[in-house]
Amino acid sequence: TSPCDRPAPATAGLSHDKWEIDPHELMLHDELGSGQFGVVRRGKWRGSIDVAVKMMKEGTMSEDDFIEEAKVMTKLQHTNLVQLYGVCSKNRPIFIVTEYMRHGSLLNYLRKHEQSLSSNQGLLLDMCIQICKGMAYLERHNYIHRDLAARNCLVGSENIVKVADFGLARYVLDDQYTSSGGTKFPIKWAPPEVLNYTRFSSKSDIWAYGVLMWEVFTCGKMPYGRLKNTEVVERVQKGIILEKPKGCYKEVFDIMRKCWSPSPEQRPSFRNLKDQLVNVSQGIL
Ligand SMILES: CN1CCN(C(=O)c2ccc(Nc3nc(-c4cccc(NC(=O)c5ccc(C(C)(C)C)cc5)c4)cn4ccnc34)cc2)CC1
Repeated sequence: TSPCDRPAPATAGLSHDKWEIDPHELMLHDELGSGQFGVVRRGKWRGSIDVAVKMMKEGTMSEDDFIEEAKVMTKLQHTNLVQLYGVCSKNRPIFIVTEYMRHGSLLNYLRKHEQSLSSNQGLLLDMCIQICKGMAYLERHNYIHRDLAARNCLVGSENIVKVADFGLARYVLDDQYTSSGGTKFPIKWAPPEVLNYTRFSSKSDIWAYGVLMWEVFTCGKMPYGRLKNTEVVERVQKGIILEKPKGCYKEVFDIMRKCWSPSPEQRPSFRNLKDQLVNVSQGIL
């Protein structure tokens, strides 16, 4: 057959790289809030796709390293991961464009709906199972989150919950956030091996996931209350763990406790954690 009657290759016409988004195809709307990196705004991509756009304040992240990593992140696709659509990296500030989640962070959602959620253990467990599925996908791809917490999960329509900002922590330049002695380091979600050696792994994500479960079943309480970071480090090193949230089923708390085993090897994987959570969910509800 002659070349003209063969279908054009799928990449034809996509001259720029897939993960690069043309800012002219973005319409920016109201501000959603500001995080570690600067302002986040709601927007529309190509006229119809709802997006969230992080506008990265200069000097807050190692941009070239992140842009390189974005190529990998856009390939991570799962119903319980906030999808990275791409980046606008040709001018400053760079934009990080993701799918839009209309109900905001899980932490704020839990606190706002405490009344109705606290009596719905089934829904709380379902939220945990959804997050576990997203994390099991990352685990399967040897991808470590490094800052898993309810504040870094997002809520969409029909009680869909997704994990956001996976891997982004690696590109933060503020050493108050990156070093375990820093004031912004997420001490309360860190296991002993991270506190002592900053040794991150999927098993340190499992520890953080246990704390996230505690956040869910307390409808957004601060772990260890108002204890100072130094006091929390002391407790964690001594093996003192968080108390069972009021009204939380013993079977659920037993799973949280497994996530807080002092040695990483004794902690479950997200893969088998999901099976345990689904069994509990079918058993008690
Ligand atoms: C009825 N309610 C009214 C109030 N409300 C909102 O205003 C609201 C609605 C939707 C929101 N959605 C999103 N909000 C955000 C958002 C908003 C503010 C800050 C941030 N977070 C960040 O910028 C951020 C998070 C983590 C990190 C590290 C690297 C430390 C892990 C760095 C930066 C995200 C991102 N999104 C990605 C997809 N969807 C959203 C956020 C807020 C929620 C609904």
